[in-house]
Amino acid sequence: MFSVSNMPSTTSVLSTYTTFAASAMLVKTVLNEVQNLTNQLIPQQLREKILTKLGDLMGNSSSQMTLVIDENNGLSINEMFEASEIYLRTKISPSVLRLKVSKAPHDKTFSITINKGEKIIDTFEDIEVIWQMICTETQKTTSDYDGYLNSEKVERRSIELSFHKKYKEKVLSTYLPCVLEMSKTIKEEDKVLKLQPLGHYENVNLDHPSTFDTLAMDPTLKKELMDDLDRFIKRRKFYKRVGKAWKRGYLLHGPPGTGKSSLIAAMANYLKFDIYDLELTSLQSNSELKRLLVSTANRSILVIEDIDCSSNFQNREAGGYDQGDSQLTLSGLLNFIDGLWSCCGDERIIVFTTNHKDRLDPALLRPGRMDMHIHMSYCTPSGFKILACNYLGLTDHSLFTEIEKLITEVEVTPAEVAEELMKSEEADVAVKGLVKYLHMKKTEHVKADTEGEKEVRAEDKESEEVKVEAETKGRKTNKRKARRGRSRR
Ligand SMILES: Nc1ncnc2c1ncn2[C@@H]1O[C@H](COP(=O)(O)OP(=O)(O)OP(=O)(O)O)[C@@H](O)[C@H]1O
Ligand SMILES: [Mg+2]
Repeated sequence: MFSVSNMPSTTSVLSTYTTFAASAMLVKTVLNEVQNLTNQLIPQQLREKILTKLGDLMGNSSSQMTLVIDENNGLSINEMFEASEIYLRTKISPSVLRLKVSKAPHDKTFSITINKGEKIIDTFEDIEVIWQMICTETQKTTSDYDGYLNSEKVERRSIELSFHKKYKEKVLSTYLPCVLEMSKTIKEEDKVLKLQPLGHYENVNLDHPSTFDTLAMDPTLKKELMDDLDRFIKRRKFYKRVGKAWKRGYLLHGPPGTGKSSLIAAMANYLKFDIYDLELTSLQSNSELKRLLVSTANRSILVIEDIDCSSNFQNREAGGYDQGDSQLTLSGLLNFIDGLWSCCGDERIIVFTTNHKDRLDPALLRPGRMDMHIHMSYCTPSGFKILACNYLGLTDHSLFTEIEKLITEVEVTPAEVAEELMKSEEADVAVKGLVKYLHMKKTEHVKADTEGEKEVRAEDKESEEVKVEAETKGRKTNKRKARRGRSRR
């Protein structure tokens, strides 16, 4: 586009035009020749590919198409415009420098939208789309009661959505419905959050110092997990090709104090992702859950801790039937994560933690649900070394051999070891304290074992007696049955 500010004289325009027309003819002939030559030399398929690529490189407008979403549709408002505007609020990147802030009289908070001219790039199943807010001012002439003509400026807003034309079908059939659905949920959520300003999850500001370096964990497992995360981040194209949503689920299980929460913080620090800690117990329904889930940002980790303790989940699931959106169900959560949430979000990680894997709903353990099950267990000698280095800066000590031996003999959590090591700033004192603690645990363990054995033996004896009794009863019952059977005959 260009604007004309100075009109040249008619003759100069004519002569410029003649020169221009002659050059255009020449360019056309050369182009025809080049085309003939390429047609002979390059196969058609390759030719098409080259031309598309060249078109892309030169910003060829013919490879791009644009959908225009006007604010008004005749007299009524265009719902698609409203939906796009709401959706775009969640996509504002730090690079957008001009934003529009507004607040209606009855609103509690203000809303932020993109300003005219601003562009937002969004990706959806690996398709890049560009949104742009367009504002045009037109002069509107109206006449008042006295017949005087008044002229006023009218602003017309529209949102343009541009993408490669080969994605037209996909954008119309999947992306736009998704935008509509997302905006609906965000709108509802705004209402809910106004009613319940406490919300149900915390977007934890990540200042947790845990990193993979400070985490005491089986080194092979740690490496495996880090590789898995790296692969996940790199594989945007792969996920698209195989038609999978770009998300990954991890189930962390193990006793309390083995570092499940610390591992989540380490993952977030490693990937520079946000953490959303979802508090399920305060949620009432699937629709509430959906509203919260769509408001989580991309590149985030959604954490649901102690999934086995979410009694409201388990009990309702036990019913075995789907109660729709009015209740909170595990299947509701899983379906939502698999469906809408992943179609509109990118780079999502979901982590469930539990102390009792055996108590989990089988739906969660099914292959493909959680991509990786990670067992966080008691402290190992290598784990101890990491903790000693982390807490005391110690890489070796005369007591290390004894500690390492003790650690293999007793079940001690990294949290317990860490606590002992923190008891003194003097490495020597702390290490000795740990040895004492481990010995104490070992003695307790042996004692518990002996008592346990006694109990088991007593239980065995008892159950033996019960068994004998049951067998006797069984025999008696069988005899009775047999008698009854005989008398019936
Ligand atoms: N594997 C570990 N590596 C380093 N520090 C650990 C580890 N496990 C526990 N800790 C220390 O113990 C504290 C408690 O651990 P954390 O909260 O991560 O355990 P958890 O497995 O999430 O326990 P819970 O099941 O009770 O939630 C941490 O803040 C950390 O200081
Ligand atoms: Mg925890």
